Amino acid sequence: MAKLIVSDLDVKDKKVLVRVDFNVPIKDGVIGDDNRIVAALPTIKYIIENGGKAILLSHLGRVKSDADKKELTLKPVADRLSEVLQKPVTFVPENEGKEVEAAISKMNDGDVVVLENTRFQDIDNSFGKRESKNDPALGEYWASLGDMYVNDAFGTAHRSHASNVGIAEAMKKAGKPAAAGYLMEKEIRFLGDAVANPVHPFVTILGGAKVSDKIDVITNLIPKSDHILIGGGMAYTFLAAKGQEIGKSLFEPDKVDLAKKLLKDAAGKIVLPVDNLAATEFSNDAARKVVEGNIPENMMGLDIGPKTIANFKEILKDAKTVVWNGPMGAFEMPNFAEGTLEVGKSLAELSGATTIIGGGDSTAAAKQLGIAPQITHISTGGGASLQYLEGKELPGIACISDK
Ligand SMILES: Nc1ncnc2c1ncn2[C@@H]1O[C@H](COP(=O)(O)OP(=O)(O)O)[C@@H](O)[C@H]1O
Ligand SMILES: O=C(OP(=O)(O)O)[C@H](O)COP(=O)(O)O
Repeated sequence: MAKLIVSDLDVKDKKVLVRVDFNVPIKDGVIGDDNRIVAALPTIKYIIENGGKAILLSHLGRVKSDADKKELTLKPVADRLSEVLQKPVTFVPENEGKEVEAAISKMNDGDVVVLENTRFQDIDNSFGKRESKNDPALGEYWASLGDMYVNDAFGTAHRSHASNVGIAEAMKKAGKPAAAGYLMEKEIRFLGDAVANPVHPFVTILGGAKVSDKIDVITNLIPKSDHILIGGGMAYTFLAAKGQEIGKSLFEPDKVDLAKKLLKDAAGKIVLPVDNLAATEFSNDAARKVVEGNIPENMMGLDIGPKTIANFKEILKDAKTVVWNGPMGAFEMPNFAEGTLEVGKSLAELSGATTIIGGGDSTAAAKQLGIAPQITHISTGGGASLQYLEGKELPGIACISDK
């Protein structure tokens, strides 16, 4: 059944709670890439240009303790939103309590408020991680702040958290609408079309650091893909599963058995690095060398090596559909960006192919490389786009009201 969309809502004079995914790369308060902020503008503009009040909720990073709060405040994000929106945005340094309620009660039609990082609710409390474990009382509290709810956080749609799913359930229980935003709607349309009847060869490229999150998707991508190229931090758990020494490389011991099973089930579809650029520490200036086979005990793989790059390029040159999530190395450091750069170039050079890049860091890499215009669709979701492409129903979409 069709889902309710923000454009179906009469937002005039209404307090509209909007879950966005403003989980952007950020270091020392400086935003590396504002793609996810810009991507949310159509929904925010629809609300404020039609006389509504937009109250924005988002997470940023993974909050474990109070010490993370300084680096993971949404204040710089609210400031950037104000710049791209070209109007004042009020930032509230809380997401629950009197200060929040007072700020909302002062809003005029057309105003925008950004509440503090929803994952600050994951610290120190009797429930445990209130946001990430979806404490129903928190979803109900946030729902009580508005008249209607819009979920535009596609990048978070594979999570079932209080600020996306809990709030939607509470809204519906209170007889209020929970709609999808324009970005959510666009992502579903593009990704759905791309894989409805994909042209083969279909190549999936996986990398990045969220290994335990993303390794599970491979099971369902095996039948769809002709080749699965694995680089970045994802590769080392597979290499370890094959019995290779991986030194200090990123490694998920809990996923070794799964990696072994995937290698067996994939019938040669999984292509792993044959060489790596290894370094003594996670630093651009660390001593580094290309290593074939075993990685020395005191080193970690931080990029794929030249032979692997050549292997991946050879496979990619005939691809007709490519889905890429996760950089091939720690590309933020120029000395370890080559693999990501070369794979990105291969995608940009393909003619007549459908190319999809997903994920915050992968998108940042594509923009940094200047290849974004040559890519068919840049998705704001990494894990979310992979799970959607796998054919899974995402909780952040399932919770939206039917029309
Ligand atoms: N070999 C590696 N070792 C450690 N970290 C890596 C490695 N390769 C890539 N990364 C890191 O992975 C991060 C991106 O991973 P991830 O969040 O899974 O991707 P995305 O945001 O595109 O979904 C980057 O910060 C990058 O530095
Ligand atoms: O950046 C995100 O996911 P992604 O890195 O898979 O694109 C989303 O904002 C979800 O963040 P999370 O993986 O900390 O739940």
